[in-house]
Amino acid sequence: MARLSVNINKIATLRNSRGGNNPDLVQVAKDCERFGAQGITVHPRPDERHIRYQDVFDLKKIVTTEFNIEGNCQEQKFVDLVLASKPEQVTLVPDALGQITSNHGWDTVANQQYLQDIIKVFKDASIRVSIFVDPVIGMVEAAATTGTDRIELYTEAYATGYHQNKAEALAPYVKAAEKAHELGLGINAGHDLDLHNLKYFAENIPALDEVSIGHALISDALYYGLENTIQMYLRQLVNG
Ligand SMILES: CC(=O)[C@@H](O)[C@H](O)COP(=O)(O)O
Ligand SMILES: NCC(=O)COP(=O)(O)O
Repeated sequence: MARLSVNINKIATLRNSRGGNNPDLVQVAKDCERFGAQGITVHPRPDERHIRYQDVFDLKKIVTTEFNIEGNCQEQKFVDLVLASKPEQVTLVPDALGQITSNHGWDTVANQQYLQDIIKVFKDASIRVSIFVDPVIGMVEAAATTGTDRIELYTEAYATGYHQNKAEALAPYVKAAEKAHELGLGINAGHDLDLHNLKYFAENIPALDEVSIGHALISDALYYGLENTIQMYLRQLVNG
């Protein structure tokens, strides 16, 4: 069964909107774990518009499940932050400066040497590495030669296509996941996964290791409460 890592960026967005400490990010992370989350994900961005660099150190002290830090490793500040805080997993995302949210995976062919070098930096520090990729066979094949432990499939296209034709939207992900599994890579997935599209994704990708979900989960929590919402997401993963 795939594990659920809750992305708490949006909790930091809410906190930052007033400048105080409400909601308390550290307490929310502890509560997510208490309510069943099997990991905590954060994606610090250079402008610190949601997760601040200090949050990463504060969270590292209290997360007892899996701490996953996502971000742009082309920023030296991000590399230094990850090496200093030593999460269980780092997910490398090719973000451009000022991007509203992540919108593409790595070109693992064009960036092969760069990825090999940077992945070694994290692996030498005993941090598991995952790289964000689109569901394209060539990108998965080239990911396997970078030294990464896992890939994270960028699921925005699946989420967008799901309501029109879910089988068609899923097909490239099934193929990419099969290839990744055959090549010995672990498989994570994330971006715009929600209570509608998660079950179908997880039950058709049996080798799925982990999903990280933030935007929809935190939005659902406004209606259902955080504890119920996390339990609802976990139930979507049961037969996956
Ligand atoms: C890599 C990924 O898909 C998510 O981490 C997403 O980028 C969330 O980041 P924001 O919360 O800044 O949109
Ligand atoms: N890696 C994806 C993630 O952490 C959360 O993405 P989203 O659910 O906020 O779109």
